[in-house]
Amino acid sequence: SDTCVATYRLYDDRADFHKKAESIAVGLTVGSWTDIPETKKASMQKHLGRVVDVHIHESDVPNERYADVRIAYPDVNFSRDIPALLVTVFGKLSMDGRVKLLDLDWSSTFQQAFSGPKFGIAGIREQLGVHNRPLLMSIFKSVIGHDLSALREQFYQQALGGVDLIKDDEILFENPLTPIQDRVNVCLEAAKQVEEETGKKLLYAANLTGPTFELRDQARRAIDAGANALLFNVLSYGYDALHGLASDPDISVPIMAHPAMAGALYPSPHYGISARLLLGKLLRLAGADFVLFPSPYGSVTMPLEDTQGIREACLDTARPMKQSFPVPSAGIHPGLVPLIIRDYGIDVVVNAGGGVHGHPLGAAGGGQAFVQAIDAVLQGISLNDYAQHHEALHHAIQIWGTKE
Ligand SMILES: CCCC(=O)/C(O)=C/OP(=O)(O)O
Ligand SMILES: [Mg+2]
Repeated sequence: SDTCVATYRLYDDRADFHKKAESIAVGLTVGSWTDIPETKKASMQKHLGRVVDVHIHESDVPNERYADVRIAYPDVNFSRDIPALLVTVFGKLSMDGRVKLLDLDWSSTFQQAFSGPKFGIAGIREQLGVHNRPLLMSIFKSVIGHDLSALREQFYQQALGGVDLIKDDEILFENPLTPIQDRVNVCLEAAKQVEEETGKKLLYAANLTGPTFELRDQARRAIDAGANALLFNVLSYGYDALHGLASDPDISVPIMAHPAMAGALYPSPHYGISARLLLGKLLRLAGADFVLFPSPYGSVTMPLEDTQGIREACLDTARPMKQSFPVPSAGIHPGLVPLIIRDYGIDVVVNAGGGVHGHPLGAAGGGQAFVQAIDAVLQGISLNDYAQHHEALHHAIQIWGTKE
């Protein structure tokens, strides 16, 4: 019968890992096999968790040993939604000592309940008319306390720089000065103005916030005002909130998943959930068109190996759903573009706030510097050489240097 196979890493200096695995498989499914009357055992069999395998390792930390354990949970035990899946495989267990959930391999039956990203990489590229290069996104900085005209001007300057997307910072919530429908209205007016001047299309990801049970109406309000993308702080709401938005036919715009709060879950080797599963597989399953995560070389960093796990999960063609755009973020400046393209290829969004607004020629200059850096890398020209004849990039390198 269909199952979801969970991979855990269990740490224990003395435990019998085989016994521990067995107790998890039974404890998180039928409770306790020995207490079940013989007459009931046959009917309970289909609910019984099963240990698939146990691989024991000596850790490179002295006197620490761990085991990678795979356990199969029958689909019949949980409903076709992410909360049920997570509580089944890592509800109580997440609080039971040093155990980290590394991966979930759910059944195709379970997968059928999810349509994944509505647009995906191909759909977003189609919308923007941008192919064969990374996308470029800038972030409002700062964003709190500004009125509509200030946000409009900041948006306009970012758009002049040639970015493909502009996003709210994730800390912008509903407020009397710039309610989402008004913010969308003025920013898309500015976008139209820039498109008339430069021919450049762009998406504006307005931050969808407010009480969970009002999100759908809030999203529709933003879309009625012209929103063509939404930013969403998924982990503070939950995967199912994202799934509800992404699977709603009336919410007909790409959704960008911000990783806010993820640092409470993925960094520890001994606890939590792997970055690949937390920010890659589960966000794509829930319907994120874009997945933001800390890059390995910015201001807030994530190990390259973890970011590559997220990227693989976003792009995995074995999964029957559209791909999510990986968006390595935080502390990104034009000098890092060679590393980003080296590590993530061109199906990536180069995303920057300070690296755009901190440019001596302003946000427009910052955007231009990134456009020039991307052009240089795709032409195989070093940034320093390209900067000889490209002023915006020259200024960026003067301030932030390059890593090639
Ligand atoms: C990982 C998320 C990064 C983020 O939210 C953000 O605002 C980055 O801004 P900069 O570091 O590029 O200024
Ligand atoms: Mg931010």
